[in-house]
Amino acid sequence: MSDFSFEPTGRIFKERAALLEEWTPDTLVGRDQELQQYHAALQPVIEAETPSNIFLYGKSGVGKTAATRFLLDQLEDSAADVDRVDLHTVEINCDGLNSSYQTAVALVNELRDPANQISNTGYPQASVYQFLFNELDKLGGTILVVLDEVDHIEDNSLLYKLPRARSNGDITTARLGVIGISNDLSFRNQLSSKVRSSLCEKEVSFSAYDATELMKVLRQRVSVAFNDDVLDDGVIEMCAAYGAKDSGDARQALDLLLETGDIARERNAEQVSEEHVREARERLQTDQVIEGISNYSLHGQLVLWALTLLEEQDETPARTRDIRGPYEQLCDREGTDPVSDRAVREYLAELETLGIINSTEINRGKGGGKFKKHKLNQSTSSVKAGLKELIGTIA
Ligand SMILES: Nc1ncnc2c1ncn2[C@@H]1O[C@H](COP(=O)(O)OP(=O)(O)OP(=O)(O)O)[C@@H](O)[C@H]1O
Repeated sequence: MSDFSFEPTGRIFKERAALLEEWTPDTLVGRDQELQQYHAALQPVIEAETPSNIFLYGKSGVGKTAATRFLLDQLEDSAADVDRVDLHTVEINCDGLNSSYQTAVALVNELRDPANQISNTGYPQASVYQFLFNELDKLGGTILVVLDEVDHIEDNSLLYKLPRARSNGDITTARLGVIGISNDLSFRNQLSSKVRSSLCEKEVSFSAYDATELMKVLRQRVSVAFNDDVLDDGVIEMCAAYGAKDSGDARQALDLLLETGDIARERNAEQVSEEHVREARERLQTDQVIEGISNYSLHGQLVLWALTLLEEQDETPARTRDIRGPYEQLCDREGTDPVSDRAVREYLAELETLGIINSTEINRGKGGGKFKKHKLNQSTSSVKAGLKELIGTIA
């Protein structure tokens, strides 16, 4: 048998899928306060009253979508037993739907059967809204429309029209409630006051998870995902502590636990240890750095590449003016004009904030002046992995 043949080991994981994004837990732990408020905001639905429009906000990965799915499932189950309530839910993610127009088209198509879909262009906006109101009225009963990542809609028109559709007489039979979900904390404040007052009738703010809450989230998954007793003491605590410190994001904490298990399996370990958590964290951080660099602006990348070249020649820490030369040469090869010294300094400051480089201020006192010296704060190999596409285009 070659060294690279595959054999199932059953080691470490019982059901690895329980740590993946798409796995939905039956109950939601660690969100008691948020669930209580959200539940209260949905109560009018089961009373057969007009639903409130609800706005959920909080950082990424704090359970807004999970809480929505969980409570709407509960609500649908309960509504099935109440004769006066005929509940329908429609959920769309607005990522990629940048305008009210596109969102309205997506909603119409969600409500229509596949044979009757409308295209993304060619209709006046008013007609698309009319299609939408007709579909909502046709469906009737109580309809909850969930707009996840609602901040991607760049204009306010639909967010003004939809929550007021009933009071404005645009729909007559259906009782409509809109649930808007946003990661962008400034989005609410940027809405016009007219939109805000109707879209945000009830608001539920989701806070970042603390370590205790993340521990609950992780424990719930561990019992499904891992073989019994395979985790050393302290592994869950450590993942939760890192998760709370880094972002309070459950998705990241779950990713860390998954990577930890993968590393243990790669190493043929019997147990998952704290050392595996440390390694997993390093790996994920490197991945994040690489991704951050690859999404960075062209000149930011060119400045970083220039510093990387100096680092490879052992010429760091380097002053901003020493970076200028290699930066200009790279601009020349890329066929672009270099940006000003000031802009280069701004890129360097940004790269420092992102943790990609390290800058130290040197103060030579009177006459000597103040300046900064820069070096990479990440390995040259991970920085170059992030710059790979750019290096490929001009190598
Ligand atoms: N309280 C929780 N219990 C169990 N799993 C959770 C909990 N909170 C979040 N998760 C899981 O973490 C991941 C991210 O959660 P969710 O999608 O709800 O975040 P979000 O606040 O909507 O942020 P985003 O907009 O980035 O998706 C999902 O896989 C979800 O199942």
